Amino acid sequence: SIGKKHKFWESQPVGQFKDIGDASLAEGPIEPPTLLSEVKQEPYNLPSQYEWTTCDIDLEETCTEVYNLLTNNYVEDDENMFRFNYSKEFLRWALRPPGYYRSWHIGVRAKGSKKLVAFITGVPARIRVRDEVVKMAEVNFLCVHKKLRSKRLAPVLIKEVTRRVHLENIWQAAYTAGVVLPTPITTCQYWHRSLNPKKLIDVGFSRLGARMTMSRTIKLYKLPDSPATPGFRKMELRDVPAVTRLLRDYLSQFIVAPDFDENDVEHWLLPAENVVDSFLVESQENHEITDFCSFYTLPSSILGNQNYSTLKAAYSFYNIATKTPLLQLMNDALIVAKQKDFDVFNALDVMQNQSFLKELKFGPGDGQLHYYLYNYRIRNGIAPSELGLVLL
Ligand SMILES: CCCCCCCCCCCCCC(=O)CSCCNC(=O)CCNC(=O)[C@H](O)C(C)(C)COP(=O)(O)OP(=O)(O)OC[C@H]1O[C@@H](n2cnc3c(N)ncnc32)[C@H](O)[C@@H]1OP(=O)(O)O
Ligand SMILES: CN(C)Cc1n[nH]c2ccc(-c3ccc(F)cc3OCCn3ccnc3)cc12
Repeated sequence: SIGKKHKFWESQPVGQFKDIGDASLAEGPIEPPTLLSEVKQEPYNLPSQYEWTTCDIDLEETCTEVYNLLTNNYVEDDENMFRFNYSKEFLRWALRPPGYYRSWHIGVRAKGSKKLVAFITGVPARIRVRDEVVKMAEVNFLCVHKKLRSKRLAPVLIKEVTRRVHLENIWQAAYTAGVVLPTPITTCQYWHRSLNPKKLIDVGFSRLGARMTMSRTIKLYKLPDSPATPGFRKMELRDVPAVTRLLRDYLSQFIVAPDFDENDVEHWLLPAENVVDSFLVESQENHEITDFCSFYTLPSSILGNQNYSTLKAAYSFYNIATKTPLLQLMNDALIVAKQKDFDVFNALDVMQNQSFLKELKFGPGDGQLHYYLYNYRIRNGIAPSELGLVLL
């Protein structure tokens, strides 16, 4: 109807633009939980030629279908030059954390061809908001095939994942998007640190600076061959208890942050080839673990370039500096990312990242990433530096 800019989102229990600044609205859940018997038992209606499917990503062929749908139809940059290319092993990691529900890996197939044409996922997470730890779903990988866009399929996918999350007695969610929706709890800038400037310029990701030559640019971004910090090493299984303690302490300073336990740390932060890398600093004298850094592997397909098909990107994940200066720790992260042949190292301006971005020669990206909570109001929102949550 008239004046409704977000017909779907204005019907949802999310902060509404019209409510911004209304101090009378309490922080916390917007709607109370309903009785499980009152949750809609059957799936939402799809247009008649489509059907719901649960995607069992442990099955090689199903994981391949999901991979192919996302590879061809998922998020592109504003200039449609790059598209995220999450790998199959990354998807298995992202979608099977401790306590995951297979029923939250939701697909839509065309009835005739059985082709997978849409997807949306949730994974369970405990998210602390100030002093409250809330069971939430982290919703991600919302994707509708390019040929089925602008048919209002997304609201149906969102309502269906909401219904399935409700069936597990969970009433809140966290998600991010590059688009503005009602209503961000914070808006982050993303930054890029060139590791392979020649390739980044060749593919149009970066441009040669004014009064800069290629050789001068290569020199500008050159890094040492190995990390500077004594005791800097790869994280191992035996480090999980110490890293968990370090991480829980560190994240307690932020208003919104995951409430990770040892099982979560083992899943999300133990190194997994081509998925996630994590390093720590073990003090030489007392073998205490004093610092930690991590990044995940998310390549982007390069659309329409003769010489290159993939941009190898590392994304800053969780970093903790208690003894080593954060600047030095992150420079060591850049060094190991370059050693692993990444082309670029990306970071959001969340947590304490703003303290190293410019000094380590990150350049600002061309867009923003907005963070959202579903059915949970945070009065006035928060600053990116008050946010301790990184979603994949
Ligand atoms: C208690 C549990 C709760 C769980 C649920 C929590 C909430 C989870 C929410 C999901 C979180 C996902 C997080 C995530 O995955 C990370 S953000 C990445 C989303 N995916 C992509 O960008 C891939 C490429 N694009 C597409 O596949 C389509 O364009 C999509 C599917 C994005 C929209 O398909 P479409 O064919 O282009 O559009 P219609 O079907 O005609 O629908 C239009 C309506 O969709 C609203 N829309 C557009 N983009 C959105 C987005 N990224 N989030 C939420 N809503 C989005 C839009 O505002 C409009 O609603 P409005 O009229 O009210 O404005
Ligand atoms: C977070 N997760 C939900 C995926 C997701 N969805 N929507 C997005 C919009 C921006 C970023 C993002 C986050 C950090 C970053 F350093 C660069 C980014 O996008 C660059 C532009 N781009 C898009 C595709 N290829 C390149 C991620 C996402």
